[in-house]
Amino acid sequence: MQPTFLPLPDPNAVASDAAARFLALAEAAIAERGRFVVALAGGSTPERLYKILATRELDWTKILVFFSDDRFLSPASRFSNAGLALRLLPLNPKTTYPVPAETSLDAAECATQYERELLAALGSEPRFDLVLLGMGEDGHTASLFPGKTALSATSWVTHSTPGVLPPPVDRITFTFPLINAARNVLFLVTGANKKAKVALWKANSGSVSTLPVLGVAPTDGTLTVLLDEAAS
Ligand SMILES: O=C(O)[C@H](O)[C@@H](O)[C@H](O)[C@H](O)COP(=O)(O)O
Repeated sequence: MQPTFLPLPDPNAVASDAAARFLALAEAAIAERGRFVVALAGGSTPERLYKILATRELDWTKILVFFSDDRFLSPASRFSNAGLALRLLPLNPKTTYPVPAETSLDAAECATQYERELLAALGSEPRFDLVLLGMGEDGHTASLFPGKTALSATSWVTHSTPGVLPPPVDRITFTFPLINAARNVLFLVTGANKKAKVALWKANSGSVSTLPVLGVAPTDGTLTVLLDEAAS
């Protein structure tokens, strides 16, 4: 599935568009299957999205919330993606699954444990209704970084090392097989520092190893990339 790139004026427009899509998909999934299974992301654009979603009518008891990646840190950390979502959204604790950093010895164990929780909640062929993602300046997505072994992981969840990105802690991340099984994948990409990689992505130029976003290709789902003007 080739991505649909949608240029929008600015980060606020990206967040508003993403919120409208989130609401529509949630409504449809709850009507059809009784629940909405979503993976949230980290970063600055999701923050705007979460602030909008917090003002909308959503039945969070029917929304299963996972995280497409996170740091091996407690949600209390300001660098935790789960922490950000928990601070901004009225999430239901019973249907929210932060990575279990506090009960794991290291990121590898945390990834294994997270996969176990995910399979227990979603069954042996996990399929997200919506996976939210961002893209880093180096073309990484979730915590799938250029040149790292996590790019070829065949498990549903794995761990990875970001290299020099702050803070320099290990990460837990969805793998391509899990992302690509989703019904819908939605990227939020903003900022001029992303422009060069977006151009390569649009041209489908390079390899997954050098430009990890190229590895996102849902088998039977939609792939939409919302871009602000600076990134597109
Ligand atoms: O930071 C994270 O939690 C994610 O690992 C990462 O993949 C992020 O989505 C991109 O780096 C884009 O982040 P921004 O949208 O903040 O630029």
